[in-house]
Amino acid sequence: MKIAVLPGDGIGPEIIREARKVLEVLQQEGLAMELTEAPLGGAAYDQYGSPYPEATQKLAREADAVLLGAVGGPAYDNLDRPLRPERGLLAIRKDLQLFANLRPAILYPELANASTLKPEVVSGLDIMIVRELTGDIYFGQPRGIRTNEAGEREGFNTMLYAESEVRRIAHVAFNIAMKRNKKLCSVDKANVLETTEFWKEIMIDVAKEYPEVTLTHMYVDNAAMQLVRNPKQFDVMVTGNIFGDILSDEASMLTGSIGMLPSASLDKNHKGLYEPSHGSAPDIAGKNIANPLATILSVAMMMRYSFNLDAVALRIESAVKKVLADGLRTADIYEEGTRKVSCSEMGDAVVAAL
Ligand SMILES: NC(=O)C1=CN([C@@H]2O[C@H](COP(=O)(O)OP(=O)(O)OC[C@H]3O[C@@H](n4cnc5c(N)ncnc54)[C@H](O)[C@@H]3O)[C@@H](O)[C@H]2O)C=CC1
Ligand SMILES: CC(C)CC(=O)C(=O)O
Ligand SMILES: [Mg+2]
Repeated sequence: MKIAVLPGDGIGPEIIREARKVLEVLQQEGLAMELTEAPLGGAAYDQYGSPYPEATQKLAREADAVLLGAVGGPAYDNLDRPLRPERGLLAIRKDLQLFANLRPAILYPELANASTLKPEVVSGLDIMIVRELTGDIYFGQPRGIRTNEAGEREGFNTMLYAESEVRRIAHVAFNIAMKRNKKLCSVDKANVLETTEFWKEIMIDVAKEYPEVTLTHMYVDNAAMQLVRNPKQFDVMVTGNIFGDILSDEASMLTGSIGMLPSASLDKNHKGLYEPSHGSAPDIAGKNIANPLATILSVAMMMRYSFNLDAVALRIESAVKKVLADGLRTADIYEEGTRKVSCSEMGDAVVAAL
């Protein structure tokens, strides 16, 4: 197994260091793995003048799976847009055709009090958010900032989905729903946006192939509200790139912290990129206090989705459960009566619990 490791920026290198420890234990036990690092985002701009340089492209394309930290930071916010770290992230997703982003929001029982919501609202939570990742307003052309005919400057983006793009993500979501509780909620803004009215039409059509799945529809503004009012009404949610980006950050707080939410971004053959759902957290970078669990849980998703090693995935997830049951907490999930640990101590504890 060839794994490309892209630490990125901010807390990226810190959380990746901990996730690597887990991979290295598996390697020492005999799982054949080749781990190779390359820069992405700001780190790549610094080294090569491009956020997704050729060396990283080659490594990522040849790898069986990619492990990513996060990209971005204030030092890069004034660069020309094509040079910014976030463009590097969009570019690798598009280049590898990673159209299906799975973001599981699961509440570990030990963290019921870490959530800002009442324990009874979140206990037992287990939602899978399926976010389309290579289309929508993040990629639609034209885009830019221009001066209009009246001489006023304006910014513009294009929200766009082709039928094939909606169909393939619909099939991913229905198949996941089939393996779970057979409830799929498609989130749109069909009352206002033609793009998502079209999305809804295709979802309804694909649903005919999955008669066992109950398909419902919800406007995104209501979905944002329902996620905090009664999140357990959801089983699988499917939505476009921008709505999924926003709703998954919201859902992460149901699990206690954004530092707990892993993700898998898959192509049609389950070649995948695995990364936490959060960003590079410049406010806490370099302090060894970030929560590495979302990244470690992303390694578990890699084992499950790219390598079909379900037992290894379960073992990593059980190790995470054990350290939480033992009362270890990074600052973001700390509460009285538990033991506050650093990012590296958390990584070491997971390794010890494997
Ligand atoms: N996938 C990626 O690489 C993403 C990159 N970004 C980039 O990251 C930078 C910062 O963006 P923000 O909007 O601040 O989002 P962010 O997710 O980096 O941080 C939001 C808040 O959550 C906290 N946080 C995030 N991850 C954490 C962790 N593992 N442990 C503890 N606390 C954690 C941060 O300290 C911050 O207070 C920007 O440059 C943005 O463009 C943002 C989102 C995703
Ligand atoms: C830079 C963004 C497109 C990344 C992001 O916020 C995400 O994928 O969650
Ligand atoms: Mg996001």
